This record gives sequence, structure tokens and C-alpha cells, in this order.
Amino acid sequence: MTRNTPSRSHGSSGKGARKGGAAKPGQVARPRWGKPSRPEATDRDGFTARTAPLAPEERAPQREQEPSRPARGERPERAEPAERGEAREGREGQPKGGARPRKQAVRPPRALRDGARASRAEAAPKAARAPKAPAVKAPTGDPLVGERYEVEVGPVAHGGGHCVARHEGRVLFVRHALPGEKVIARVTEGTTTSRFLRADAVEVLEPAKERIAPPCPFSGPGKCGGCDWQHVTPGGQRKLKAQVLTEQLAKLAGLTPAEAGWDGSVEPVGGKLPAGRVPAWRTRVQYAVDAGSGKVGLRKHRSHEIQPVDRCLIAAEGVTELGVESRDWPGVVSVETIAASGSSDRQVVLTPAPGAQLPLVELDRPVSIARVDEQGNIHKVHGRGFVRERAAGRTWRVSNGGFWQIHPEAPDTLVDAVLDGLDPQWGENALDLYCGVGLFAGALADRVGEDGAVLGIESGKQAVADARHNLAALENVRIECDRVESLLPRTGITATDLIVLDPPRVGAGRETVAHLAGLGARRIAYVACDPAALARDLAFFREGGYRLVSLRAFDLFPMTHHFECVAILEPVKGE
Ligand SMILES: C[S@@+](CC[C@H](N)C(=O)[O-])C[C@H]1O[C@@H](n2cnc3c(N)ncnc32)[C@H](O)[C@@H]1O
Repeated sequence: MTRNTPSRSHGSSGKGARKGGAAKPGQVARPRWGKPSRPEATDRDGFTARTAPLAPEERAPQREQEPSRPARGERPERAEPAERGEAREGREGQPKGGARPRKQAVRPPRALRDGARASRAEAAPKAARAPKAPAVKAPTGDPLVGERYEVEVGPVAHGGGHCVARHEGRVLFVRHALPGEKVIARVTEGTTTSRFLRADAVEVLEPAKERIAPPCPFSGPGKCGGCDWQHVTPGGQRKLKAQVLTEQLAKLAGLTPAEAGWDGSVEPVGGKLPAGRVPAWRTRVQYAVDAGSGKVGLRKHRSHEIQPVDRCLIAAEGVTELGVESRDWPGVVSVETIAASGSSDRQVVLTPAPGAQLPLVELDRPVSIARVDEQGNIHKVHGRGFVRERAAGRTWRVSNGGFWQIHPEAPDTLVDAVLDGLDPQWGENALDLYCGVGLFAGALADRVGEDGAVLGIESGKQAVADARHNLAALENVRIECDRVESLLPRTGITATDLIVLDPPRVGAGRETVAHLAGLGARRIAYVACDPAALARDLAFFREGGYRLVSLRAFDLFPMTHHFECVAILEPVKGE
């Protein structure tokens, strides 16, 4: 059985160590957020645990909008009416008797205006399993698609692997280019009345020094949309990501790298590879299937068209060795392939075409099979309904393609960065928000020990079931199933020592940040996959009296424009 065994050197605050649950006279009853009998799932929104996006993707804008804009303002949904305080969690979530004195009431949020909230659409899984045609808005103006312009390429833009260029006063977002290059850009989207155009660099007249020949034959204008930076050296890719983060921090949080406590680098993850070798890091690949040929491929950039691939270079060996790419998949819309790290578990999640029978699946390695029904629910067909991942000293059950970091080194890298930044102490209370299958909750629970307590909140029912299973041996962890923004105000929790939040791409938003800032945590770790949402939320945290003390960025999605950040915040002194 896993026990909490934090080293006592982690700053015992004078509380006696003790084994077992019952408080002895004079000792503090722990945990203050005790493990209740398993509560019923509280998700009222009909969320099911389904696959989180395999890689964060640029969202197709609702309307033409500069890609560097944060998610704010694009949310179609408004905040739901506040729920009243009679929710079951309210009482259970309060400190138990005998706990050290805590604040009794949540500080009222500062005067924060309406902000972005995670919408159902964002929390729900990507539509990639059963793609729907996007709503088409009739364009105005004369089409410019196919026009070729010679342009000088300017800085990299946030999202989508674009650089900014101008032609006759109009902004172009150009893919397959690099800052400082002179290229021929061929327009891929836009008309004479568009505020900006999208384009691909189809000829490079003056290359940048970071340019290389793309190792992947499926990369390039009009081809696979999975990688953005195949044409860039690994160091060059990290510099581009650092430029994006620098720009977003300045624009949305008003911070320089120095003010953010960031050394300005995006840290490489994984060992150095020989020149020209592409890191095979992607342990999950969602292939689309061409309806005519039954061959798998990957979607083109901002398109439902499929680029057939017979080998994805960034796919982990465990994915490639299954042989998904060399088979035909009649009657199937998508084939999601998962290769666990730290175990030999392999799972394939198939989405059949409406009304089609699943084909007989034979692959090159033993594999579990699941299928997605027309409501998006996942059912086990053969083998296990989960894979076992290994990270942070534990084995993690992740069911049916539920969220798990894709890079095999991501979980340990992020847990280490979070623990370094928070420096959890024995006996502290911690929140793990958007906790997935419990990764950070488990790591925090070990550090705060049995005198402390960790509450995880996650909206996916299956992820919650997995988290409860994964952390069942930890008496000091409790996992609740609901949306953070609706449950947090109902927990009755008025204060905490530490918070980890790892929201989806859209970020936490103004209201959630305001609520968190009111809990008076000693430190907060914000794990973010979108630098714009992070920078926006950092500004909200500043309004709530928190300042950024350190920021690290990790290249956990090589060859793409994505990366992951860990920001550590502390209350501004005197607040
Ligand atoms: C980026 S993942 C992080 C998961 C976990 N921290 C990890 O590292 O494995 C975000 C998680 O938040 C969940 N989620 C999305 N929107 C949510 C919301 N509004 N409230 C609670 N959880 C949410 C998703 O289901 C997903 O598991």
C-alpha cells in the first residue's frame, strides 16, 4: 500500500508526525479535507470522460480574428447563473473540527468584471472523432486564394505556426516561413475585404539560418497539419516558442521575461538526438481515415482533408510498431492509437462511420480495442479499457483515451517543476484543479503527508474514476467530479496553502482566478499549454493580489508550435 512518506526535512511546521488516521489528544485532526465515503459524481452537465485533444490545436476562430488573440471574447457561452449554496459538497468540504484555525469566509472577489469561462464546448472533447462540417459564413470580397506575393517575413505569431508578413498594407499570417526570410507566399484563405490573409511560403528566396530541409515528407504547404516547425532546427524551434511567450507576456500581462522570473528559454526535454533525427515523442496519435481508400492519414492545416501518411516521424515507437499506418480501416472514421510509457500497454480507440460495423482488427502487437459510439461514449471491445502509465513514482490508470500528457517525459517534467516551485510542506492543504487522473494530486499528497490534505477537481467522470482508483491508497486525497468554476464556490473551502491549476487550453478565466486569489494560498502553480491564456490569467491574478515569481517553459511538443509552461505565483506582500 502506498503511504505518505514525505521527508521530514520538508519543513515540518512543528506538527508531530503520526501514523494512522485518528487524532491523538493535542494533535490536529487530519486531513482537514478528509476523505469522505465516495461521493456520487456531481457532474450535472452530462460530461463524459473522453479523449482530450491529442495535441492542443489552434481553434478555428468564430470570426476572422488575429490568431494571437487569447481565447477571451471568443466564448459563445456566457457564465451560468450562480448556483445556490445548498450543494452537498458545501459541508463536506469544510475543515473538520480540531483543524488549525482557518479563515471562515472566502474573501469577496475583487472588483473583477465578467471574463472568460471555460465553456462546455472547450471542456468537451474535440470533434475529431466524428468531424462535423464547420459553419460556413459566406465570404465577402473577391477571393485571393492562390495569389502569390513576395514578402519579407516578420515575427512569429501566437498559435498555428505562422509568421507575420505584410503585402500592400494587408497582414498575412504565413506558415512554413521563418522570421527574416524573403519568401513567395501563396494565399490559402482570404478575400479582398479580409482583415488579414493566411498563406503558405511556397518558395524561399532568402532562407533564415535556422531553416533545414523538413525531415518528414508529409510536411509542407498543403500537406499534413500536425507539425508546424519541421523546417526549423530544434534550437530554432525553441527560440520561436520563446518569442511567442515573450510577446504574449508583454501584450497581455505587461511583463518582461525578467519581471516574470523567466530566463527567456524554452527548455529542451529528452536527450539530444543526432542532427537530422526527429524526436519520436508522440505516445498518442489520432489518425483520420480516408473514406474512399480506408487508409489512415493526418488532417491538413485548418482542413478536414486528410494527408495520407505511411509513417509519422514524431509518433513514438510504441505507436509505430502497431502497424496502424500500413493497414486499411474500412468503415472507420478515426483510429486513435495510444502507447503507454512505462508499460507495454497499447490501446486503439476506433470511431466507426455512422451505421458501419467495426472491422476485424489485427495489429502487429497485442493491443486493447475500444470503440466510440454515436453519442461519443467509449466502449471496450477487446482487452483492457485503459492503459497503465508510469510517472512520478506511481502507476496511473488512464481509461479509454482520457487525458494524459503525450510526451513521455512530460508528466515527470511538469511534476518536478510544480513541486520545485511550490515547495509543499508537511501538513499543508492543497488544491489540484483540472486534475485529470490525479497526477499532481498524488505528487502533492506525498509531500503534504497525512497531516495535510489534497482536493482534486475534474469534470470528466471517467478521469475522476481513474483518479480515485489511482490514489485510493492515499488517505489524504479526495477527488470531486464537477467543473472547477461551478464547484469551487460550493465547496465551502475558504482558504488553502497551495494550488495547482492545469486548465485546458482556454485557461481558467477571470472568475475562477478571482476565486482562487481569494483563497490566500501561499503559492500557486499554473500549468499552461497556451501562452496567451496564461498571460491573460496572470494579469487577472495580479488584480487579485498575486505576482509571478518564476516561470519555466518546456518544449514538450517538438516540431509543433506548442509548448508547456509552469508559472509560480505568490501573494504580493502586504495584500
Ligand atoms: C490539461 S488537462 C490536465 C490534467 C492533469 N492535470 C494532468 O496533468 O494529467 C485538463 C483537464 O481538465 C479537465 N477539465 C476541462 N475543463 C474543466 C472544467 N471546467 N472543470 C474541471 N475540469 C475540467 C479535462 O477533462 C482534463 O482532464
